[in-house]
Amino acid sequence: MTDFPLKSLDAMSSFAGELPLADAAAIEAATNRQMSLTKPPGALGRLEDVAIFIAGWQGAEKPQIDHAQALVFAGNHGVCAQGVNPFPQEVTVQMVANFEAGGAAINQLCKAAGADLSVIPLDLDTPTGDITTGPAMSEAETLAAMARGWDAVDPNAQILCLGEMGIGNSTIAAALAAAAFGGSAAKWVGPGTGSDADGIARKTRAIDAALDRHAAKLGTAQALAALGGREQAAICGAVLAARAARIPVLLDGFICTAAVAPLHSADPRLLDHCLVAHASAEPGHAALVIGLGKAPLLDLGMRLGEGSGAALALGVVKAALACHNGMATFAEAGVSGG
Ligand SMILES: O=C(O)c1ccc[n+]([C@@H]2O[C@H](COP(=O)([O-])O)[C@@H](O)[C@H]2O)c1
Ligand SMILES: Cc1cc2nc[nH]c2cc1C
Repeated sequence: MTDFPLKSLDAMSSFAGELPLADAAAIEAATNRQMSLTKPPGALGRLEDVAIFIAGWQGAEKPQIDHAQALVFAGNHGVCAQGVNPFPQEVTVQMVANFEAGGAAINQLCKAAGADLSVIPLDLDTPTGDITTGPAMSEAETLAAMARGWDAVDPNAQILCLGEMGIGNSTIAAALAAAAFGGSAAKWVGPGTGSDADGIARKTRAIDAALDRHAAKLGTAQALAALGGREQAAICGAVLAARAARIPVLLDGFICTAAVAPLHSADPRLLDHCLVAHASAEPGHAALVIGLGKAPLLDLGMRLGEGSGAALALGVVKAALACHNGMATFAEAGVSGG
């Protein structure tokens, strides 16, 4: 990639106007092709929309996915001091080792879907600040983490799957969702990896305390530094890099979609090239995707993270393109009525 271009978080808003748009001619050609294929118009449902969406971002009537990239960013969070996580924080580094050894769900799902997986641990020995008592990160740290995400994107990838790993992340995600779309913690909190009622009560208190402390940053891109984490910032950087290279993005579940909420606050157009891969079982996800104006592709009751839903949805996207590119038209097949 080129060098990460942003010098401040506030610069995200004006950056939105500088980024490439989907190719209107490719969208029109792909839409016409869909109408000519041997099926009743619309009968492939969202597979048709997905094929046209990928055509627009790739700028091709018949888009291809021979090279899918999957990136999983990992980070640790100071808010774990508030007892918000049922699993201990060392699980983050242990799961990174598991990803590197090929033993996690995301390894199997990337293999099944044909995605090249990279795992990027971000200063796991130095958790970010506790959001209940101060900002998670300085602006400079946030921009540095965004640059890590930006640099990780292969400009030759034809689609990008994004995911995260970070104990405490369901608290961070709820805080970012509340910052972008309003409401108190109760609207966004959930069990994460399996918090019980007492754990959820501690999370709710921590999120409300953080929202109160960082009230001036709510609804702005600055919420990323105040309430986010390095992996959330890296996901934002990767989303921007993908956009600069016109690579369509599959966002994983609750935590990955909450990670990009500060981009939505800066300018919703920054997410035009992103699809939400699946509906997480985490209860706040439904309101989050409504806020983002997106509709998840899959709903399988998953709540793992790691990019697992994004890798799974890649299979659906590939199937959509197989139909779009490989089906005969009515004229070619001699089928009446087209
Ligand atoms: O993204 C989701 O939909 C999702 C829902 C629940 C849990 N997770 C994963 O669980 C971790 C965060 O959970 P917790 O309980 O430690 O806040 C983090 O590593 C995420 O990848 C992810
Ligand atoms: C084991 C485990 C695996 C995970 N993968 C993503 N988040 C996770 C959290 C835990 C606890």
